[in-house]
Amino acid sequence: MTTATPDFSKIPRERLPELLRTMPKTELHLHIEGSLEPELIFQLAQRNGVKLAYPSVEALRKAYAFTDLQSFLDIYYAGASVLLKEEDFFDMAMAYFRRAKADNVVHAELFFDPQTHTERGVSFETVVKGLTRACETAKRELGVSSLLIMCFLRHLSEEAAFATLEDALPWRSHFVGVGLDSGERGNPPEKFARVYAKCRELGLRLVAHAGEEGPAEYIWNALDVLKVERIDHGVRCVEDPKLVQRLAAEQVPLTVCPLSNVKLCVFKTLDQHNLASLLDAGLCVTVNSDDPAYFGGYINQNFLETFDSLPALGAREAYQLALNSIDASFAPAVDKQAWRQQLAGVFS
Ligand SMILES: Nc1ncnc2[nH]cnc12
Ligand SMILES: [Zn+2]
Repeated sequence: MTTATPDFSKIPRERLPELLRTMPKTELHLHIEGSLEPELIFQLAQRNGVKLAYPSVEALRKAYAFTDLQSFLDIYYAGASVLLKEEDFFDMAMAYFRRAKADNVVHAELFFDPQTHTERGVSFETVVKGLTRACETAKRELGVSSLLIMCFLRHLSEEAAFATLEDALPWRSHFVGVGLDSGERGNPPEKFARVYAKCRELGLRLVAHAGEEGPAEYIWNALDVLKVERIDHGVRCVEDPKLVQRLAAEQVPLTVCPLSNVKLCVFKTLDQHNLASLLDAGLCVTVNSDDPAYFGGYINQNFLETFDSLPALGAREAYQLALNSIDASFAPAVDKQAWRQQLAGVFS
């Protein structure tokens, strides 16, 4: 069944903030470790007897002034050091789900970084059990559905990625797919060609960060070598018109994270962000928060600030972005159809 497109000409611009807040949306690019707020970092540090390098929540928050991806990753991995027990992963994910619910997120696909934890002696089992229990609780108590995507850290070796996959196999039914994150420059997708080939054989869904700090070539190789279904970020695709044509023709979803891009200096300011031109070029763009505790806001904050900064974005684009997020998700078709109807209802 198809859903009728709303008549956008009848929607006054004043309604835009309310529409952005209330429209049903999915979040497809969210690192659960990046939702760890400074207050929770301190709470968990105390609960687990972990010593932090900062004396207070305020001092930690003050350190969130990043110059590039690596400067963020250093502090992000340090923040994750307070996560030791299943309960910690559960509490972290539930805090995210409550925020997501408030932003009318109907479905979220959560990245998690097992290597960040197994390297510190925290077992894969502890991580996956805590997160899974949160996903089940979020569905039951908040009505938010979710899926987990296991990410490989690309600054580590192919061998380490294979070992992680081996660790994960007993928990195969707990995650829907795999992703690739961490420092992009110098760690091209090809480095993980064999790991992704194995994941494909296992029937896992495939995504990868590409074209955040890395060149357009990394996006080509994520598509052609890793055979991913979605590109995380992908904003540097504009440097290659042939690539833009391909992404549009194949409707490859891009999970774009506007506030993240500004915080990590991919764009100087939000009004210089290329999200509106990517949409205008016919690409399947979605809006996401990436690491909301570090980048200044959750998904609705990303929508509100981006629409405030880019005058080309109006009700039509808000609807398209929400629809793209539903279409691009790995959720069951019946759920997607119900969310499309709900979305049309908000805009009618
Ligand atoms: N924006 C990002 N890029 C790459 N790796 C990440 N890990 C967490 N956030 C990330
Ligand atoms: Zn990311």
